[in-house]
Amino acid sequence: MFARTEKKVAATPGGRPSPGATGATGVDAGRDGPPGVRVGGLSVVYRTGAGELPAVSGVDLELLPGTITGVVGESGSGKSTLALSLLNAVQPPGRISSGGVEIDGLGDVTALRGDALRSARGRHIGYVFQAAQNSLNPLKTVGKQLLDLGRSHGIEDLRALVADARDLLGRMGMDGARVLDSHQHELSGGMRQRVGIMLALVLNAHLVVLDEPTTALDMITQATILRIIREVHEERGLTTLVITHDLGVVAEIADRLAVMYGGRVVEQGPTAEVLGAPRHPYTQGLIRAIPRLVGDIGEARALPGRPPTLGTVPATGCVFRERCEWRMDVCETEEPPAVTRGASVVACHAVAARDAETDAGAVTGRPVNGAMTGPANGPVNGSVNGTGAGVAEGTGTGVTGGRDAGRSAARAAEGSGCRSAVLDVTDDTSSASSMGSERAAVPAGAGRNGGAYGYGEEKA
Ligand SMILES: Nc1ncnc2c1ncn2[C@@H]1O[C@H](COP(=O)(O)OP(=O)(O)OP(=O)(O)O)[C@@H](O)[C@H]1O
Repeated sequence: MFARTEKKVAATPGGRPSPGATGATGVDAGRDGPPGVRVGGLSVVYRTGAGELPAVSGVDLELLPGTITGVVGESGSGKSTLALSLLNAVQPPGRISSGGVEIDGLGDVTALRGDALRSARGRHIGYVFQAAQNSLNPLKTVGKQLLDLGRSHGIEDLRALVADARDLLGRMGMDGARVLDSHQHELSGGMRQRVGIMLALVLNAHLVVLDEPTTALDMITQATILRIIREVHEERGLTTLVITHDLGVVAEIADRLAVMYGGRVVEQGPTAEVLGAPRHPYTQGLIRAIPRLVGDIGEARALPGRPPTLGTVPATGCVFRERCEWRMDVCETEEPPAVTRGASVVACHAVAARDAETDAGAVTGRPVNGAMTGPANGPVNGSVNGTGAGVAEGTGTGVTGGRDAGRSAARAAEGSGCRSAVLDVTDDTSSASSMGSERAAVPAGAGRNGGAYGYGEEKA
């Protein structure tokens, strides 16, 4: 993958001390290192004509200090709502209805208000919102907006801030000085996207939330940006959350992966494990929907059906059952349990049944029938009635696995055919990924170290 900095450097590229000490910005970051984040029982509802409906339901997710966690899922699965919750930035008609987000050094951010919340955002939690390329103020230069940001967070050394911003922009392939002198309309969408990433990183926050950081970018620029994000993540000792539709992005960058569906986390674990040996039928479906770099592009099989909307998420039982080949009777009525196997957690009745059977087989020594390697393998021991399947309330926290755990993710992804994918999975097989087929034109093996992308770092 990327050439990685093994040791954290003592100073940021712009000469500002790394976080954890009092920086040139003059504010003590007050942290010893990257923070851990624990999302516990988080539910978020939006008020609609039909009442308050859940967009995120009972999500448990831990971001381990110093790791990059990717969150993937189809449109509407609740990824952005989850990201906003980490900043306590869910706006009406939405509200966090239960649960919390505990961030080391900050406490439960969902309880923060006023100045404490303003200071946390930007300074402790850097973020790039979706469509960041449209969020700049059209009336001010980027540099002026940078200074406003610095002043609003009490940064003392604004020169160092500007130097750091220039450096970050330079590393992302732009003329930093020129960009800082530019207004939004003088920059392309991709340039604005990179400005958004710079603004998320420049305050030296230790927790960074990036919502679709590379959607507006061409493939080559995307590779560059992912490399920069990874480098800065390591140099500055960050804990990073990346929200994306693109399995290729998480394969490239994330140590750990959470898969969302219908407001639940249905599978989570080390990226290599989740992509290399997906257990939840939804994760398997997403991976199967990706066109391969080699072989018949028609092998990609779109998931049948569509993801639920706020109004169609089932109130009881498994939210994925309508699209699932492993559906069982219990999926109609009960939330699937979170099943931990190794470092991964899966919420699925069928997987739980299968695991229980395997365990029983291990105890009694009796063989276990029919490995559940995928929906195509059919029911497990007749316990699956073939009419539906499982997803559950996202439970399962504290999954272990250090920052190296995901380094082989790209290789694992490659093994599973996950070269790249935009997860707008619909009945329309051709929609599995136009980007994917574009990438598929690149010769196999052109990726770096078996990376998820078919383009080389040297081009980035
Ligand atoms: N302001 C809002 N008012 C009402 N419903 C909303 C609002 N924002 C989001 N939703 C609904 O909440 C659900 C989750 O949306 P969210 O944007 O979090 O999903 P997502 O996975 O990030 O989707 P995308 O990838 O398209 O951004 C969706 O059904 C969406 O329609």
